[in-house]
Amino acid sequence: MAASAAISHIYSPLSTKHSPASSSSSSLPPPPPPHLPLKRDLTSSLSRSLHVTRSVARDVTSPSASDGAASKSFPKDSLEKKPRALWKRYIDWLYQHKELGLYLDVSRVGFSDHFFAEMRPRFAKAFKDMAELEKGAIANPDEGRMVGHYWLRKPEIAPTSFLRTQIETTLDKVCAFAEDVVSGKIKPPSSPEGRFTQILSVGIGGSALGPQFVAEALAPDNPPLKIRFIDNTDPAGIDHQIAQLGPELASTLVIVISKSGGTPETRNGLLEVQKAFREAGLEFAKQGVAITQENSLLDNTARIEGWLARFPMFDWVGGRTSEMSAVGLLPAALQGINIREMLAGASLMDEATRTDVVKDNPAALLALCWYWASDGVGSKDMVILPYKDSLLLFSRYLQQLVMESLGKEFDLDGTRVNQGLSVYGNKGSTDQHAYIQQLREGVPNFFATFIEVLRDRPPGHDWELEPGVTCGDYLFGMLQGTRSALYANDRESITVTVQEVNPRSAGALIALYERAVGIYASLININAYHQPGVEAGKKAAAEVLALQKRVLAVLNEASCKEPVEPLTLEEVADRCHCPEDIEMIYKIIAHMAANDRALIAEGSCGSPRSIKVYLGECNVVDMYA
Ligand SMILES: O=P(O)(O)OC[C@H]1O[C@](O)(CO)[C@@H](O)[C@@H]1O
Repeated sequence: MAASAAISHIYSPLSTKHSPASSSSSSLPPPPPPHLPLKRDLTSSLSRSLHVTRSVARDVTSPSASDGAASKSFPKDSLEKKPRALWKRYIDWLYQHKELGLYLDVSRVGFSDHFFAEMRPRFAKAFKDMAELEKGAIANPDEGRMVGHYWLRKPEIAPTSFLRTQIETTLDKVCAFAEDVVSGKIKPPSSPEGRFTQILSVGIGGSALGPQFVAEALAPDNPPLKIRFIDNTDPAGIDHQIAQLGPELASTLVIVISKSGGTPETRNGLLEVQKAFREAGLEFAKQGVAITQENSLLDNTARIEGWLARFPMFDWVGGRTSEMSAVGLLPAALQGINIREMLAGASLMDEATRTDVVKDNPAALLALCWYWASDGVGSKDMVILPYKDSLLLFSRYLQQLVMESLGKEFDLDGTRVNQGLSVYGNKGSTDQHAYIQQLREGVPNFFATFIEVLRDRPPGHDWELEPGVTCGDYLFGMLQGTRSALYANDRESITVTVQEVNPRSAGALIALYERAVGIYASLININAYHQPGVEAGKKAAAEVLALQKRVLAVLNEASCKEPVEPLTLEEVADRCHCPEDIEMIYKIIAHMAANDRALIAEGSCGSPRSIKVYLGECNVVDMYA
């Protein structure tokens, strides 16, 4: 109880995230200038029928608008359907990274030579922006931050020797700690196994999605430590994770991950886990690890309470690009995943995506396709279809990387643009029996990205389930068939191919999409590295909880009377001095009633006007004082 109370003081529920190095994330952009709609010019010198998309009448705000250039329009021609011409387009545009064994096929996206030529100046600017970013420019101007995730896999390019040392030291510390935990040198104090067997990772968003993707993609069948995640403030979900651990809680390493160190969901997960430890008679501090910014609330808590270890998150690494920091590397190393290979794969991809020749740069090619397919305004969704079970979580990982980065109200000049690119997907061929029907024949509001893995299973394990055909051949056939069927119906697609799913290719895929997002953000002139929109929901949630405390105080007072005075919703709202919040008060009371924390004296939640409510016992409010 004491430990929980101590932390409750350090963290305040739904506190705005505290970032030790910057407090500027809430700074608002200047008011937008009047919006001048520019009807997209769909007249084309190429006069063939235009049937790929609905006609686009949205504005296309050019990323170069800031330097005075006019908005561009790119007429869409029919997709090429002749097999020989398509084969030529395939060969002409095929990108291959020999060392990584990675291919990118953009032939089934119908951009024209004219479009490609028109985009060149924008790409020149994007490459310059990315080069400056890598050199340490303040690429996140709203938060006054550098953006340095590329340095994590090549510390020698970090802009100062101090940063380089920080990266190298942290990596060494991660490797050494993981080795000591796996070997049993660092052990839990009271586990019969004598070593850690489980990881419970507590974190959300960028502090969970990368580790979840990597665990699903790369963890061996019998990892030295198995991993589970608490990535929400859903009590039932948390209970489920803790219940699944059972007595193994005694041999569980709890890694609490939060860059800001103040995210409410993560704090709640931590408090719930600490309660479970107390109830099991275990000492949490001996099994707790924090990954967070130095001097954050979480860091201070872990230091004061003497947790087993603390690892830094750097100010210049964003949550959604933190997989190659301690955030992703520590859990991966503990599962026996070769993290240096992950870094090597990412580094090779970084190298390949630095070139300013668009055709030779796979990230630029992706950005080119995204721009073409979605008219540079997010008019179509990106559907990610990995044909490999282990890549199931790639689309969820990309959802945050792409949507939190690109989904912005204002561009870098303060013009309202409401940009973004929606991402969803699951895996093939599973999706074929779910929503591919709509993709093939329904609303043409998407472009697909197939992720193909050439190696079906480890060598020596394959067999033919019918003459000449393996199980993997079916998967291959499903991918190729779906790609063809979609294209035949004018649905564009990109295909990324890797030899196999391993630490190197996973690192490369992450780096590929990180760079594509950076380049695309530059093409559309937005800051990809902040997330001002997330704050609005958090602020509103904090207000709801503050209102709940007032409701509890009012109900408590009435419930302490002799006899108890049940109140109508109107009475509660009046006594809270916020009659305009009656709907929210109703929802608060309905939620409390469903959890036996408020009693309905009269009526039912289905007819709000009839409700009279009181608390089962008075003084409850003291708990919330
Ligand atoms: O690592 P933290 O600071 O707990 O934040 C978790 C996530 O929350 C967000 O800030 C959004 O609220 C993401 O950008 C981030 O990855």
